[in-house]
Amino acid sequence: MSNLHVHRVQHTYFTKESAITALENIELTIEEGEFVSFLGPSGCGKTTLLSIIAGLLKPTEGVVTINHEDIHTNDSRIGYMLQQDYLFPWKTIKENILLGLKMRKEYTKEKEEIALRLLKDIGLTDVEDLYPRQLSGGMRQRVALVRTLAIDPSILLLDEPFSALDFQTKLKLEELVSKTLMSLRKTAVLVTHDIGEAIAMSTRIFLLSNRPGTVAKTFIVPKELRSLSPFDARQHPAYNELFQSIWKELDHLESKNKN
Ligand SMILES: Nc1ncnc2c1ncn2[C@@H]1O[C@H](COP(=O)(O)OP(=O)(O)OP(=O)(O)O)[C@@H](O)[C@H]1O
Repeated sequence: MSNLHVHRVQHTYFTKESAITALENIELTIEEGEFVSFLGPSGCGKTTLLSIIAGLLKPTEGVVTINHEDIHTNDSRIGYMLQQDYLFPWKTIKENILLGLKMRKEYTKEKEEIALRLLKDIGLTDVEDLYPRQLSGGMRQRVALVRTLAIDPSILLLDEPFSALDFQTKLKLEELVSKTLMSLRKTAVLVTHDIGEAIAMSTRIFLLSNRPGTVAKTFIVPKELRSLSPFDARQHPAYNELFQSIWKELDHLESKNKN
């Protein structure tokens, strides 16, 4: 069984004037096919942790492994999706989604067909020859998802990918993305400020403490919510119960931050 293991990770940013410890003693395991979220007060180190898992930042201490093998820079087992879509405006949608494969010299006709089929499955038809400026924000984020999935990573890291979208588009994309990742059996790690989004999309939620961030609490999302769409999950009593528990913990952490 393949899993992602974050072992005793600590990270300090050293600047000329100071040393800022962003993370301390992070220890967690994410099983294959799980969808987990990181929630926590502003500045608690969520993005730092995601960058370390992505192999973009080397932790001051500790290791991250997938299937007991250390991760490395540009690790093809990991895909990264950000708040901004970073599509190249001068390239067509098709060129954009095939770019990662070509840069990694992993392009094949078969992989192109899979990527184009994924584009259709995610509700984008007849867009291959268009340019990013011709699409809406929600459509561009779907293209960014397909570009990330085209390299067939086993783990997908999502750093607030829906935060720039309007509420309705966001709910629709939450549903599309979670359905797509579930059907492809991908493991996903989401960083978000939105408790509702974390509950509607995850199997487990890690709440990080104030900086230096460490895992303050882990919440398991009840099974009955997992089979529902993000919209329907929000109507379920179990959703409200979990929302309130997380809200209380977060409020407690944030009030400690101000004192
Ligand atoms: N390159 C850097 N150099 C110095 N300090 C940094 C750097 N990047 C982040 N930090 C600091 O590390 C801490 C954690 O930052 P990080 O962006 O990981 O938090 P976050 O939880 O993602 O924040 P937010 O919720 O506001 O997006 C913050 O105090 C931040 O100021």
